[in-house]
Amino acid sequence: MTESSFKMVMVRMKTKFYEGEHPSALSAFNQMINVAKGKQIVVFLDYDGTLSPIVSDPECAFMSDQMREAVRNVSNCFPTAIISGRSREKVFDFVKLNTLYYSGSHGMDTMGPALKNNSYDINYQRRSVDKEGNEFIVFQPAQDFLPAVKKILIEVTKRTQHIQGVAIEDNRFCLSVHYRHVKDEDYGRLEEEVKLVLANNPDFHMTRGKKVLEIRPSIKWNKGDALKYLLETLGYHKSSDVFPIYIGDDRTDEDAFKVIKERGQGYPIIVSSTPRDTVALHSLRNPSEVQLFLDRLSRWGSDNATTNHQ
Ligand SMILES: O=P(O)(O)OC[C@H]1O[C@H](O[C@H]2O[C@H](CO)[C@@H](O)[C@H](O)[C@H]2O)[C@H](O)[C@@H](O)[C@@H]1O
Repeated sequence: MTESSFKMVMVRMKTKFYEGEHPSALSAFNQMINVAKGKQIVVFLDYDGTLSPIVSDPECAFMSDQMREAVRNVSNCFPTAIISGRSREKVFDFVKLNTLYYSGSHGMDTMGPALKNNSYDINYQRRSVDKEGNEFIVFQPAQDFLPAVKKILIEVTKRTQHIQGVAIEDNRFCLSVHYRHVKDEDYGRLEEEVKLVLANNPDFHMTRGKKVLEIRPSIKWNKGDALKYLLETLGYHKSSDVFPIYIGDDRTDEDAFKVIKERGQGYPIIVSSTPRDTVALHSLRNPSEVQLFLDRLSRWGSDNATTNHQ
């Protein structure tokens, strides 16, 4: 056997094992939904790589009209939120639906229901009203870091401007340093520059995503915390009958998967076409499969009105 055919056999074996451990949420749909029957489903969605395919220009990560329709239909049946690494405003610009809750900056900027007396720090919450007059609460636990993020944006842009292909994205409470178009031989220099910026700003740390280095404030807050926050403000925090479904493709989504696993109820679903290290229980291969899953979920939701939300 040649080296390349051996590698192919290994990939196939790994894929088979992965699919055994993380069955397709499409094939397992009926079993999944049987477990959720009679419970309040709440849907959480990541954006990039989940609702839109990964593309080379982050500014062009548009979702299709069909996907928008699928998300709209799901949100008409169940409370639905998008939790993204992007800024909240940018995700809204892509999604353009008023029937959802939005959480940006990896959960550090959440616009959720206006529940009075939630257990979170009042100093980081403010009331907001949308164009239709609906009241929300915006929770920004990293608010104190905003001036420093702005300073770091200037510093990191200056330090990396001589490296061809770098694109810096301002995600409000965190920054994305994209290197998809950086030459392999320049990557080391880029990482070095980002690390130097962090050395000057010890209250921040770096995480890694898909061809992106992310600079984030070092507070104990991630997508999993945003999921908990939204469940509480939706009024489901203590309910044993709530059933969160979270669909995401990135490492940062693992924090939300863990929260669902710890709750012991709900489904963490990973979007990946290749085997991945994950705590998710089910898988979908790509955004097209996510759309099929959402379509089935909303069809089931509208046929089973007892679990629907107002
Ligand atoms: O939490 P997410 O909604 O998945 O956001 C994570 C990052 O997604 C975006 O970057 C990724 O998608 C881009 C468009 O497909 C792609 O060009 C890039 O290489 C990927 O890393 C977004 O631009 C980042 O700011 C988000 O943090």
